Amino acid sequence: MSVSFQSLTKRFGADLAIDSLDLDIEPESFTVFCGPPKCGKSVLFRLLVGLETPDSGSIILNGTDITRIGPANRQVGYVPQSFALYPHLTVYQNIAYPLTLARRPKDEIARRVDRAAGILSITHLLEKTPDLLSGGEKQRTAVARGLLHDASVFVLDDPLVGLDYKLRERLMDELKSLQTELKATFLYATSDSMEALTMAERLIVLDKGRKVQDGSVETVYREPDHLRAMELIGFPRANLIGGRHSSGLLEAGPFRIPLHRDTPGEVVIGIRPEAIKLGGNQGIAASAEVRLVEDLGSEYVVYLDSNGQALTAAYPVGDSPAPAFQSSQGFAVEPRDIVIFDAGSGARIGRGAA
Ligand SMILES: Nc1ncnc2c1ncn2[C@@H]1O[C@H](COP(=O)(O)OP(=O)(O)OP(=O)(O)O)[C@@H](O)[C@H]1O
Repeated sequence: MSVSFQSLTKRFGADLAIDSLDLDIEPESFTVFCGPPKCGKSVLFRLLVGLETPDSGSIILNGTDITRIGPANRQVGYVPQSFALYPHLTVYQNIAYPLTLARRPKDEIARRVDRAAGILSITHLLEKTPDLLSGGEKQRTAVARGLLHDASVFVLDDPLVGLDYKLRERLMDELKSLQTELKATFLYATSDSMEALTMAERLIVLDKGRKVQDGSVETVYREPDHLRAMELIGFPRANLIGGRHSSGLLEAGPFRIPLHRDTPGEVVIGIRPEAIKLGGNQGIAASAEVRLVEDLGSEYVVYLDSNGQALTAAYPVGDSPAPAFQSSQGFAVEPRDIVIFDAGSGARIGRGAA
């Protein structure tokens, strides 16, 4: 099923939670939404599920306007960010709930609950009540329940937040396979860069209720259109440094960048950790003290202090040995690897060089 949001707007008092959002989502696709806290992810999902009513605009599901249809008749599967399990029901009954409501045959319910419980590794908990579960087990029960709706559109609001890394990694794979198998349309919100990069076929970056970038993971990573896209996507996180541009010179932290631009103003520059070349001399050069070196197995992450400005550099293990703690290091950044954003709007202005 396709999903379209047309000029969708939702206010809470004077706050614009969703601001004139236009978006068309293809059937059977996996779209990831990410953004800083309070960017509007949960409100957007609640609007789609029918738990909030928009102030204006429409929501179209497979060509049908569902904006005024109640949640029970929308057939959108939902894993909410904060979930509540029915305390008097077992894990089995909690997971089965949407299918029991839909009066599905008992053997079908049993088959589908077993499958969902297997994916989420909670088969051994099926007869327990929620008071006997850990927080992570409750969360996995809620995810299983959300996936058991009779629906072709599923909305998952940060479903893996807080789970341990190994489990998250496995569940990311399982959710992707399930989406392909169900031939369903998945809308998935996450605040985690790794999840966004791993799972998204299409990545939508939201900021203050607006869509500030929409594209493939590759595009959002390489060509961030907005400060938020650069800030949120990528690990280790990009270096973001506030600065000012006037009279053809941009000054930000240790960087002085000649810039042919007429309008002076406040800017933020973004530099990916891998663009800081330790020992390099191509481009804009400076020096820094090494504060910490982390060996992540495949890469070194080096935390630097350049004249009071904290910087993170990263490079593959094997390229050159890790620098010594507290040593002084020269480094360089190619101007084209410096992305410049307007500090007020967050919009991209350009790069340090064409
Ligand atoms: N019921 C409500 N009443 C008033 N304001 C609300 C309500 N629900 C959401 N908001 C506001 O709408 C904005 C968007 O909230 P939303 O919950 O969608 O953020 P989010 O992107 O999901 O953030 P997080 O990742 O922190 O959950 C926030 O400013 C929030 O305070």
